[in-house]
Formats: sequence, C-alpha cells, structure tokens
Amino acid sequence: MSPVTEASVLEALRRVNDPELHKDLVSLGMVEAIVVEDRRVGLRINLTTPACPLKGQIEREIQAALRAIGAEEVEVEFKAQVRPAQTTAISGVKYIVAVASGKGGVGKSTVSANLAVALALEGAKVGLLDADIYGPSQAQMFGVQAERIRVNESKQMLPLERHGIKLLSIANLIPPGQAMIWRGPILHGTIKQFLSEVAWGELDYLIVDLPPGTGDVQLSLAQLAKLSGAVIVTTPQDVARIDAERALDGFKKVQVPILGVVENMSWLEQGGSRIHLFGQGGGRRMAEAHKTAFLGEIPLAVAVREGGDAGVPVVIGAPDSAEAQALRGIARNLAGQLSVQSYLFLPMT
Ligand SMILES: Nc1ncnc2c1ncn2[C@@H]1O[C@H](COP(=O)(O)OP(=O)(O)OP(=O)(O)O)[C@@H](O)[C@H]1O
Repeated sequence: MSPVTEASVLEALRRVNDPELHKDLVSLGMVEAIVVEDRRVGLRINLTTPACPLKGQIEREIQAALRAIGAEEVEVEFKAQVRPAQTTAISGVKYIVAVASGKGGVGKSTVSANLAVALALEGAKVGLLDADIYGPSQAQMFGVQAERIRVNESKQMLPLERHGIKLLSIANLIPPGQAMIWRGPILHGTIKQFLSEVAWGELDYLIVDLPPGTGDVQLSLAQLAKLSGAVIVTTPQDVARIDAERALDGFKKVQVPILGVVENMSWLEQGGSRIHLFGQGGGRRMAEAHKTAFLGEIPLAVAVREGGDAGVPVVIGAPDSAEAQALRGIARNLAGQLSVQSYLFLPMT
C-alpha cells in the first residue's frame, strides 16, 4: 500500500461530507491541521458549532476514509468556531434566536432556559434575554429573583451570570411584585434598550424568550434585532398547534427565518409506557407542513417543572434524565440549523 502523506489525507478528506452542509470538509475550510507519522494520522477539525449534532458521524466517516488510504491509527480533535450568517443588531453577538409560541403555558420559557444552558454546556458563549415582559419567568427559573441589574461606567446594564450563561430579565429591573403597563412606544424603547444598552460582550448565541402570541414585542424585536431566526414551541394539542402556526406565519411575514419546531409535553412515561396526554405528532406535522426542521420532542416530566421552580434547569439538575437528553439534542439540532444557515451565505466553491 502506498505511504500515507499529508496530501493523500487531504485528498481523502475531500470525500468526507458534512452531513448537514452537504459539502466536503476541505471545501468548507474545516481542516485546520494534519500531522502524519508513518501510518498514524492526527487531525484537527474546526466545526461551525461546539454543539454539532453530527460530530460522531463525521468522526466515523473520517476514520473510514483514512483507513481506506492505509492509515492505521487516526486521532481526531474537534474544535469549534461559531461563524455568523449575517450581522445581528448587537455587535459581538453572532446569532440572536427568538423562542416563541402561539399559546401561553406550553413551556416556551422552560425550553428557552434549557436551550441556553444546553448550548453553554456544549462550550458556546450564551446569553438569555427574558423579553416576556408580561410574565417574565427566567429570574425564577435561574433562582435570581432577588438580584437587581447594575450598570457599568458606560451606563450599560450588566447581565447576571448563572449556570454558565448571561441573563437579563425584566423581573430584575422592576421592583418585585410590581405590574408594568406597557404601551407601544415604551415597549419599543425598552426592547431597543435590551439590545443596545446591555453589556452582553462576545456571545455565540443570544436566546430571546418572547411573550406568547404575535404582538408588539415580536414585531419590535424582529425590526430592531435583525433576528437570526425563530424557534416555535408547541404542544401536540390542536389548539396549541393552531396558535403556534399563527406565530410561525407572523415571523415569516416579517422575514424572520423559522429555524424549527419544538414539541413540548409530548408524552408522560408511566410504568414503562408512554401516555400521549395531549395527542401525538402535532409538532412534527406542523414542521413538515411549513417545510421547517422538527428540532425534537420533550416528555412531560416532574424533573422539568421542579428544575424550573428550583432555579436549576433540568439539563443541569438531572442531566441523565430522558428529558434533559431530549433538550440537549434539541440544542444541538438548533445549532446545526444555524450552521446550515451560515453556509447558505457563503460563495460556492
Ligand atoms: N416538559 C415539561 N414537563 C413538566 N412540566 C413542564 C414541562 N414544560 C413546562 N413545564 C411547566 O409548565 C409550566 C409552564 O411552563 P413555562 O412557564 O415554560 O411556559 P410558557 O409557555 O413560557 O408560559 P407563559 O406563556 O406563561 O410565558 C411551568 O410550571 C413549567 O415548569
């Protein structure tokens, strides 16, 4: 068999495609380093997100391609650099992702909190903005109700830091228990402040928890933030799904890309069998009908609710549970969708 060389390794890697981007690793500029010693090969591959859902598959295909040219030992080190598709309205923030629902109470805030923490667990820099100004729940979900937001010397608000993410919630700005009445111009101004007067720093992903429905906040945010996209949360139930479809259409009308659908409260595990309390398959059908990705489904589980109440999202509080694993998978799928989007803007090679 002919010797293994850097050139033959590079040639072999031209035959390994990123399964999501449908292009080979070399054209995508993902091969950062190749070291060859006899028939041992070391590689460094730079992925588009630390949360890459297909890392395992890519590694298997690399191993197969290099063994086919005579490599006997292959070591792959993965690095990741999140590459933005287009600029967002906040300099230093690569992606701004809105999490929305049609109906209230479907678990939008729970999903936002867990997605943010799950992306951080994969190694990304993440912020979470609680823009659900009518019912902010992120301060509770992160156990920071008593804390107040401070400003720095440039008069920028300093987000709180908890469970590896930066967090800003309206609940930490207004006195506890006080209700706010939001009128159009004030609301628009507040959303603008959330985007321009906060020291977010460098972030790969800023997750925005929106109020349910398709009102002024959604519109202001879509106009002001240059959103990278929206994730729609629904339950399998028809009433939730119909409202969720309305939210989805609302985003499409203001040219915000839909990144996918998440179905929450999909089933309840009891005595080893699944009870589909709210019906079955509604989220997947909705994603198919709108030609968008189905990002995943989350069971109804006590640990999810307890985590939210205790200020410790379930992906940290019960990391091995099926529900935590489901949420981590959804976070990886979301990151994958954003990577695909970033490559749609690259010139063809
Ligand atoms: N998969 C789940 N299993 C168990 N409980 C859940 C699940 N998802 C959400 N919950 C619980 O349901 C309640 C509502 O969830 P959440 O506040 O996230 O919904 P929401 O859609 O953001 O609501 P709102 O419209 O009021 O903002 C919370 O008590 C939460 O802990």
